[in-house]
Amino acid sequence: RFFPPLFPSSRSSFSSCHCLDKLSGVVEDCCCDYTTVNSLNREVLHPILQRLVRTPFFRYFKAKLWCDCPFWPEDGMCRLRDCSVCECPEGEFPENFKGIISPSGGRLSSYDPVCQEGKPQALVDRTLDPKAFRGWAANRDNPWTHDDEREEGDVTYVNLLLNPERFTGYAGPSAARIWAAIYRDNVLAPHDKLAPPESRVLYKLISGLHSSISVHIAAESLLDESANKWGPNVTLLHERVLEYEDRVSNLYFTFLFVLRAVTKAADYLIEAEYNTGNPSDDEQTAVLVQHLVRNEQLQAACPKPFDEAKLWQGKDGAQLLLQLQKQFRNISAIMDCVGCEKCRLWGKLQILGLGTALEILFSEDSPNPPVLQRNEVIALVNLLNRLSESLIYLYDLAPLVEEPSTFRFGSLFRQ
Ligand SMILES: Cc1cc2nc3c(=O)[nH]c(=O)nc-3n(C[C@H](O)[C@H](O)[C@H](O)COP(=O)(O)OP(=O)(O)OC[C@H]3O[C@@H](n4cnc5c(N)ncnc54)[C@H](O)[C@@H]3O)c2cc1C
Repeated sequence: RFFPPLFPSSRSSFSSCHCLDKLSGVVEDCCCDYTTVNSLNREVLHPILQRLVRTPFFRYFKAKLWCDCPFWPEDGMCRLRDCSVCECPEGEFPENFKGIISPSGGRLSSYDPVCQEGKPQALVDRTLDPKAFRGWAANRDNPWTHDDEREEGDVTYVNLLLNPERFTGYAGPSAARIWAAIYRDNVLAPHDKLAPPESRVLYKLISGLHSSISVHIAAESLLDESANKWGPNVTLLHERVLEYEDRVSNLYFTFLFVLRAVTKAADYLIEAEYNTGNPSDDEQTAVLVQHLVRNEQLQAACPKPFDEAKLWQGKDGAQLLLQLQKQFRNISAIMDCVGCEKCRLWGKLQILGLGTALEILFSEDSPNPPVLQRNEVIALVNLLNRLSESLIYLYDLAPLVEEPSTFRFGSLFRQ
């Protein structure tokens, strides 16, 4: 069954500078302006995040990748090579990631991006993980997520560096059905004037994540399949993201929301152990985390990227919280219906990252600092990196989009 397009987004008008004016102010519902976000991201946050996600601790993500859709029979729409992931050689993991030390000692020594199956972009190691790190919460429920990764059977460790989020060819009715189910059944329409602000936040987070996924598809697209030529597809970027002012601003919103969650959890993240069995790597990880969450430039320019204290003022707050948690758990479960393994991997990671941010910022009963699971922290930081990358791609690729009239997309981001 094919679902028709969702509610229309507001297209920016090329002949007017109205959207430029809007996007040059403070990001809607946030506390920082576009100019500050752009420069902070490029000069400070992006370089730290890029290093952080390459560390042994942050480059492995635990997920169940088989397709077991609880809502409808998945029709396996993705048959392209680039949809799938392949397995890593045994022994790639640090000993602390698993219960049994591998013959090689389990160290992440020299990093060899050569896949067993000759697919460097898609390595997966299926080693199980019966142990949690010391000091990290295990088997704790996050009310925002449908977390099946705690059941250890069929759990896969994925080297994220070898499985970049990019074009996979996943499209058509299967992909449309996922997005339609997410928006139609699980988030309120953005133009619903009666919607509480907390519901609008949920919509914006999903829309911002959707923009980020589209930006990554556009930034690394398969331009010529026969020649296996990859590169940016600026037309796709324009048609899916740049043309829509709200999709761009929702991306900024999502970035600031997740950034606020990361900095709010600063004490916890600084105290946590980043133990992979290689002291120098682990020390570097801890230093980078400290640089990220206690960053002086960030604190000076944008001390509170998002102000969650302004929310939850209505009298039905407790009921609304339960409703939004249920909706988000549903979205999390829908990720099992994504008919493309690599898209499912990044979908699961990023929804877990958003669920973690929501728990940090919205769950009143959450202890302060919150108690997080290792996989949640890995998802949170990798999500922030994806969003940060998307802002960079937008800024860099927008000038390449042909000018439809007098409007220059590049100027949106060059402030
Ligand atoms: C979880 C998930 C992960 C995916 N990961 C990948 C991937 O890694 N690589 C890949 O190639 N494909 C991926 N896909 C598929 C990709 O997102 C698109 O569905 C596909 O490329 C087809 O795009 P489309 O132009 O039909 O519009 P879609 O992106 O499918 O959008 C569907 C509808 O949603 C609305 N919409 C679009 N963007 C927004 C927004 N930002 N905010 C609000 N509404 C919006 C529009 O009405 C649009 O018609 C993924 C899909 C899902 C569900």
